[in-house]
Parts: sequence; structure tokens; C-alpha cells
Amino acid sequence: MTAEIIDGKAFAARVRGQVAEQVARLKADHGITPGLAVVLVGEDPASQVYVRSKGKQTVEVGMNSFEHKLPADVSRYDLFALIDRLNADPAVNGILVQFPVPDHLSEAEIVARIDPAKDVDGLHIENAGLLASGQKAMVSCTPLGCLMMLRDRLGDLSGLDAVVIGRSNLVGKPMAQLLLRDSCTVTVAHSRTRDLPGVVRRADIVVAAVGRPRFVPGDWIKPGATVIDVGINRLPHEEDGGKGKLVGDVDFDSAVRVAGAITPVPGGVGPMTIACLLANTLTATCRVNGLDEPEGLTA
Ligand SMILES: Nc1nc(=O)c2c([nH]1)NC[C@@H]1CN(c3ccc(C(=O)N[C@@H](CCC(=O)O)C(=O)O)cc3)C=[N+]21
Repeated sequence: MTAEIIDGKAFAARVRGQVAEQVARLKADHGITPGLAVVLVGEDPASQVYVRSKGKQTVEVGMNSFEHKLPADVSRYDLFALIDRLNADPAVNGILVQFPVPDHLSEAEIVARIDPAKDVDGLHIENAGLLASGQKAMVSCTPLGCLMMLRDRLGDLSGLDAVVIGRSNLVGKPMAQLLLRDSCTVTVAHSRTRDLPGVVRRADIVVAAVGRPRFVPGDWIKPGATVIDVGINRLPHEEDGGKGKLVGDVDFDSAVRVAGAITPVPGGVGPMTIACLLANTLTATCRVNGLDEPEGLTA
């Protein structure tokens, strides 16, 4: 058996199309153009690539894109002054501070400074708490994208065994909350989990978000399971003869022979993350204006 390969790129293009449609309607009916502000501190080349691609896609769906580049040694004071300005700016509906930030800045403090209603990363404690208590929240883009792909493939998720490998605030924890809300039986596994292979082998749904290249081999996968690979690991150049190949947290070549469906890296979860960032910006815009939630684009 060989798995269906879930085409995240095509899926993301569909999501962006839905976003663009609803942005056009917002403009026509209400004269509102959603705006997304992305803040980049320092000059990390990988981050620059993501930020550029986010800005381009934001404009493509008809939203305003505001890019703010700050020097790597920017003071906490100056960064917070910018966040305060963006919080107060009615043209800005979503704010994303690209992580990681330099060591002298605290990610927790930055997140706490962002208006929860504009927190399109879903990282603010208020949004984490709302999600955990089953209320309307801004939901982190990567788990939201994973949920969309799972629902698309499996329909009703209720009663399924789901394992999330990884317990980060950005991915693992919100992913577990979303799966629980869709009535899965959820296990959150991590580096201290005993018999991880045995735990993963029980799962109908495996979400791998550990950040270790090819960590999950095919023989941990239950035949027919749906495997969502969140990892984006760039292999050292010497291991692939030049380019720094991207691989996931799942060993794709062995897992694809066992799974029922699997997301590739690249071209799986990554493109969905950016599409969901745009979806979240649209959702935030609708909420702040007291309009109906965009259909099919929220958790
Ligand atoms: N506050 C914050 N929120 C984030 O969501 C956030 C962040 N900081 N910092 C960095 C990570 C990383 N991230 C990615 C998004 C899309 C792709 C993506 O589209 N990847 C392509 C491949 C791109 C390539 O070839 O390099 C793919 O998987 O097909 C990758 C990585 C969001 N992040």
C-alpha cells in the first residue's frame, strides 16, 4: 500500500482563494480592507525569506501588508513602542512578530504586549486560555492548517485516536486542544514519553512537531493512519551534497508505504501555515467589526 500524499500547496492555494473572495466582499460591502503587520527583528536569512513570502501573499489576497524591520540590537522599549502603535492602528488587524528574536528580547513579553484581538499567531495567554476552555479564540496558524487538512481527509474526527508529538505553545498544545474539541482521544507525547513507538502505533492520526529530522520511522505508523508532518528541518549541506535539503520530522520514504495519507515536506504543512495566517487576519477583521465569521476558515 502507498499513502495518498496530501498536497498542502494546492490546499493552501484553495484557502487563499477563499480568503481573497471574502476580502473582496468585505471591501465591496463594508469598505474594509484587512491589514497584516509583520515585524522582523534582525537579519536572519531564513526569517527574511518567510517574511517576504508572507508579505507577497498578503497583497495577493487583497489585504494591506505592513512590514517593519528593526535592527538586531533594537531595545525592548523601541520594540514595545512599535507594538503599541500597531495595537492602536485601526488599519492593522493582525500583528505577527517573527520568531526567533535575539536573546536580549523575551518572546513571552512580546506576545503579552500584542492586543489579543490582533494576535494572529494565537500565542497570547488570553487566546490560549480561550482555546483551552472551548471558546472563540485566535488559533495558531500551523495547528489550524493541520486541522483543516485532517477534516478534509477524514471528515468527522470524533472517536479517533490522535497522537501529537511535541508540546510547544505554538504547535503541540494548541493542536491537542483542537483535536480534543473535535472529539479525538488525544495523547500528547514528548521527549520523556515512555515507549513512544508503542504510543504512536495506536494512533489513527499522528501529528509530528518535534523539530528533529526524520525522527518518526514508518514502522511506528499504524497501517492506514493519517500522518501530518509539521517539521521543517534543513539538513546540513554535507548530508545532501549542496543545497541544504528540507526534511520533516517523519521519515517520509518509509512512512509513505504504511500510512493512509501523509503530508510531504516541503509542500505540506508549511504553505498551509501562511494561508492560515491570512485566514486569521480576515477572522480578526470580521470580529473587530462585528461581522459574521468567515465561513470554513476558522476552527
Ligand atoms: N511568530 C511566528 N509565527 C510563525 O508562524 C513562524 C515564526 N514566527 N517564525 C518562523 C516559523 C516558520 N514558519 C514557516 C511558515 C511557512 C513555511 C513554508 O511555507 N515552507 C515551505 C518551504 C519553504 C522553503 O523551501 O524554504 C514548505 O514547507 O513547503 C515554513 C516555515 C512560520 N513560523
